[in-house]
Amino acid sequence: MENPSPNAPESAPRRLVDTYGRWLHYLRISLTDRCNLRCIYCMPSGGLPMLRHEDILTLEEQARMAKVAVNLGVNKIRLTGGEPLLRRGVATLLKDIDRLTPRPDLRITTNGLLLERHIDLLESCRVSTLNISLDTLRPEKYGNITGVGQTAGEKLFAKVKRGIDLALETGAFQVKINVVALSGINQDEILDFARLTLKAPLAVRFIEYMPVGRHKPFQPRHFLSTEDILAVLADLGPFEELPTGPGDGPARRFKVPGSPGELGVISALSSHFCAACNRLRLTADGRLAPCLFSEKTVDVKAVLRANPTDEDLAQALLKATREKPAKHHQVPNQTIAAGCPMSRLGG
Ligand SMILES: Nc1nc2c(ncn2[C@@H]2O[C@H](COP(=O)(O)OP(=O)(O)OP(=O)(O)O)[C@@H](O)[C@H]2O)c(=O)[nH]1
Ligand SMILES: C[S@@+](CC[C@H](N)C(=O)[O-])C[C@H]1O[C@@H](n2cnc3c(N)ncnc32)[C@H](O)[C@@H]1O
Ligand code: SF4
Ligand code: SF4
Repeated sequence: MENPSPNAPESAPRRLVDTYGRWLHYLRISLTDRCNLRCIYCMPSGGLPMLRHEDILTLEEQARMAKVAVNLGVNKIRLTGGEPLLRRGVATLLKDIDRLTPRPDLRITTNGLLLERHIDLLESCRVSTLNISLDTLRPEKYGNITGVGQTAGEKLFAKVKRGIDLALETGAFQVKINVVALSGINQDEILDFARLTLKAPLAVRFIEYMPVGRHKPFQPRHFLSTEDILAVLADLGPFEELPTGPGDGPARRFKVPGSPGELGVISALSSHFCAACNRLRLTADGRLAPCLFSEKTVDVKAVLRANPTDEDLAQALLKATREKPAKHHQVPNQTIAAGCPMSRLGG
């Protein structure tokens, strides 16, 4: 679909179509850079310098961006972070997005620690999918991976587990478990994670570790490629690949015949899925990132704070769309990470 020229009649629907003909209809909003964990691949152990309160978009600004994006054809919105459920007043934003017309598919990516507290809210706002990040099934390891130490880790692991069980019990959500696959850290748990799909209706997705955020040197020795992951999964027995549709996420999907759940691999680096990219990102500090690895962003916060019309904001979204690269140029063996910290960007 082509973008109409600026002189097109007001009624002509505009879409975010980039220079390479990709329709961007998926907006990921990072609600906050705050987090209650310090995952080893995401943050330094002491955490990152926090954004100043006034530099983080307000919930009203985030809701307005969601509305303008939906008017430009965005039909899928994911709330992420930092930890999105830590954002004070998150209920207001969820309700505002739930009331949008046309209503986008609303999803959230969370570390699961606050799921118990928020599950009713997420259900009442018709969140369709909960992506829950969990990198180990061993309580004694959780604290090391998430940087909270072993004693706290065991308690927090139990909390995440209760959150996942509750999410499944409600039956209201698609539940996806995101596992960053790391050599020497959780490679030995890949099969245990995969076996969860034999018992429960959830998707377990193994994600390649990515060099994102200059604050955190990339450790190539921990990188596991999709090929490595699939080689481990071969011990599970036969599984079949499932088709993916145009609106689906970046995961290649698999299923052990007869099992209630499914497996996924997200080959963010080794065999990227940029040709089918459909997403824009709004960072916690109000920048539109054309790509996960973008160095160049569009400062929409400045626009939001200059008494803009909706058209001004639409123009910022269109500008970010025009600046979207064809693909990323990261390779698994480099140590330098690019772009904005994951916790501001939202993954
Ligand atoms: N390189 C790259 N990696 C991505 C992109 N989107 C997601 N990922 C990676 O895949 C992980 C999982 O993404 P999620 O936040 O669960 O969302 P998703 O895969 O878009 O979600 P679904 O629509 O539910 O499949 C992210 O944390 C990133 O590590 C992308 O556009 N580019
Ligand atoms: C930045 S977190 C934000 C949401 C929430 N705090 C969580 O962890 O689900 C979003 C996703 O990014 C992933 N992530 C963070 N750093 C990553 C990295 N360097 N490589 C690959 N995935 C990463 C996390 O595992 C998580 O699934
Ligand atoms: S991956 Fe998510 S939970 Fe872990 S430190 Fe980053 S933002 Fe926090
Ligand atoms: S790396 Fe950039 S272009 Fe490629 S899929 Fe991710 S966001 Fe899209």
